[in-house]
Amino acid sequence: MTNPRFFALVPAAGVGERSGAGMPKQYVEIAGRPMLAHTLAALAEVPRLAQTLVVLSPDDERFEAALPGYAGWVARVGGASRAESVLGGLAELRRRGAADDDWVLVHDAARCLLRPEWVDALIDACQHDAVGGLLAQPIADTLKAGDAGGRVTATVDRRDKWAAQTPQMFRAGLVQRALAVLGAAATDEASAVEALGLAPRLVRTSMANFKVTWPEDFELARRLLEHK
Ligand SMILES: Nc1ccn([C@@H]2O[C@H](COP(=O)(O)OP(=O)(O)OP(=O)(O)O)[C@@H](O)[C@H]2O)c(=O)n1
Ligand SMILES: C[C@](O)(CO)[C@H](O)COP(=O)(O)O
Repeated sequence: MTNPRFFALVPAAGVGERSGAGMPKQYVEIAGRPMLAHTLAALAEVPRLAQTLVVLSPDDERFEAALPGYAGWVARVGGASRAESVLGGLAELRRRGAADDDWVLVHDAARCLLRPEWVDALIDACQHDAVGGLLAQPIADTLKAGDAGGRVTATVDRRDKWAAQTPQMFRAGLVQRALAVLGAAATDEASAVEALGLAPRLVRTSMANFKVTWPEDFELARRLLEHK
């Protein structure tokens, strides 16, 4: 039997509505280049990754101008939700030869602070695991539930709570089956795998691996990227 390979899959087909950027946030310039270029540069520094597949929207007209000469795999197979974009990317990876047992590391284009050593730590922690796992950060703040009017409805016990990040690393066959079952309701790969009764491994990482989501996040990302 050959050793399983490691593939990265980067969903980059979102519109970035919450960012208020007026364009898909993955193309917003931060510290001199588009957010997506930072993300892909970090993945390119992980020698164990056999290939990285970028998943774009079928309507994307920005990629080639934003990342001229990009030599990795690109597919315009994004869908209406993140889960559908990841499923489109998984099908494309299978078409390009990824086997059931190969590992797929799904990483948000919007987590542009990614560091290669965090990806290596995830692979080291999960490559002999039966299920797979994800980067995550234990919740350090007191956790509140709120209502539509912005008032607290409860204080939630934070002791066993983690904030899920990406990459999330699962076998291609398993994660494809899991996402097909849970569909668009899956906000990450781990939740789809959990719905099959499995327990992904939590691999502790830094809060610096945050997802650029809100308008103010661009400035924070810029500062961190300029002082890497
Ligand atoms: N239909 C979608 C929605 C999201 N994503 C990707 O999934 C990642 C995480 O999603 P999020 O941060 O929510 O991005 P957007 O969906 O673009 O943002 P918003 O929800 O504010 O519109 C991003 O890299 C985004 O491009 C995707 O590939 N396809
Ligand atoms: C996958 C993820 O980044 C883990 O925290 C997150 O669930 C993506 O959520 P979004 O709704 O696409 O912002």
